[in-house]
Amino acid sequence: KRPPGPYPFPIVGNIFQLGRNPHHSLAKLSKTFGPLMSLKLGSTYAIVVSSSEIAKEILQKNDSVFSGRFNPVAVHAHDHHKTSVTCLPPGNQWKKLRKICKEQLFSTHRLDASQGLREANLQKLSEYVQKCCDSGREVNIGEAAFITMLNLMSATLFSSEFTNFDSDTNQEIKETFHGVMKYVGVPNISDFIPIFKLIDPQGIERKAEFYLGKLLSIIEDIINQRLKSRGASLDYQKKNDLLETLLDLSEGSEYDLSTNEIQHLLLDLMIAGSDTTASATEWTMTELLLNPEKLSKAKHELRTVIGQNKQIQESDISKLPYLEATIKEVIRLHPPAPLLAPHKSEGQAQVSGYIIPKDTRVLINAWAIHREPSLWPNPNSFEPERFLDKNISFRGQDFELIPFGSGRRICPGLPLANRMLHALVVTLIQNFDWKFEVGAEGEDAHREEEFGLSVQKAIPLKATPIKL
Ligand code: HEM
Repeated sequence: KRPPGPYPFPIVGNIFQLGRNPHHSLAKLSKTFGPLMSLKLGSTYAIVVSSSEIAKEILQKNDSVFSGRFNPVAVHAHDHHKTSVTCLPPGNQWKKLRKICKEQLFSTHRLDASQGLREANLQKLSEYVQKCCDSGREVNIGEAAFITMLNLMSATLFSSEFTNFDSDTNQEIKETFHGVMKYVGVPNISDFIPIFKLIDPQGIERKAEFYLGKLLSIIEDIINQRLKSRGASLDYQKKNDLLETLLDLSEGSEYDLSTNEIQHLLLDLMIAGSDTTASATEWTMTELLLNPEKLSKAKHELRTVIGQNKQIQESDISKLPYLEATIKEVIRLHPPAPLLAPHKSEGQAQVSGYIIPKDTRVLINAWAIHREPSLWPNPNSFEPERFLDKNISFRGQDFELIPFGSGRRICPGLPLANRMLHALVVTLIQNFDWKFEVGAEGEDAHREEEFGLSVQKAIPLKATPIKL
């Protein structure tokens, strides 16, 4: 007995019912077919989960069965899927990489040590906004957040800066990243009907090969340079970044980590971390600019707790409950990965009275769960206050709020994402007011989404900073 679902068309199944924003279309379909729904996506069988109870059954009770991955063909480029922590099945190699992420890369101690590397990049963002403010220039907030995120990530990983604001010199890096995001995230007919893999009709596999190859070679150069510096002198001064940690681990530790694994892990972290966090920043600024009274409350809290012109320390975040509530509310409404990343059942399981066979693609519709009226009164309105008297976190224990997933596959970068996201938003609001006009398109147009590797705003957010 399988869960109910819409009738599948021959060959394509329900592919065309996914629409431009699959999280919206699937939420609508689940109103008819229920919170556990069957779909046929080309030749693969899929289930869609749209309630917090069933998400808990899958990600907690049956965590080990459902912790497989359904990988798009695009990540087969350069055999990335054979080494990537994001793509590997939940075997020993994946467990080793997860353990390294948890214990070595994203521990509180390690992130505290690399905090200074991130502070310098936030200062650059502040200077850029100041320059725009002095000349009355508009800021493309999504673009500025993306550049800063690339730099926060490259600082944390390699102590280097990938790109900067006003020059075109590093345009190539930005284009390479956008290329990877686009071709790994875009719907590919070969993912649903495998016979198409042979001809790659959309050219996605060829493009993914090109862009992933470029990024891998940039990372390879950085690793080689570091290995050279480490070998060059006995009094080599170790850096506080994650690459240094990984290279230390590769030299005779319990982890048995190869340079190839380091290269693909760094690629994964850059891809998984930059776009998601930048998109969350742009959505936060959008909601704050559309809701000026909430922006005033957040600024008032910052003035009172931190003061003006004083750079925030990451340890200050927990002293800013209104800002924390604001960010929770933003990623409730706009989870950057609304369907998480596709899971796969590694064996047969029983869920909510239905039999789910091995090799089923599992889509968890976090977006639908986050807007479920029985869990969230006025689900579509932006109300950070709803979190002030509730002890709900997004760390995977509360299934009504799962923007980072839950269980074994929960986002390992959550502690870093949390720090960077809060610090970025503070940098943008602490010392500036913003002039923003909704325009003829109206408020709702500013909340329109575009599905991809992470959900972007359909209309980029542009506003002019004004000195306080
Ligand atoms: C606001 C920012 C972010 C959001 C919303 C987010 C969300 C997610 C989600 C939903 C997943 C899939 C969970 C699942 O399969 O159930 C994921 C996986 C992952 N994330 Fe994040 N993420 C963010 C930032 C980051 C950062 C900063 C990093 C690293 C620096 C990172 C690294 C990863 C990796 C490596 C995986 C794959 C884990 C695995 O498959 O075992 N993420 N993230």
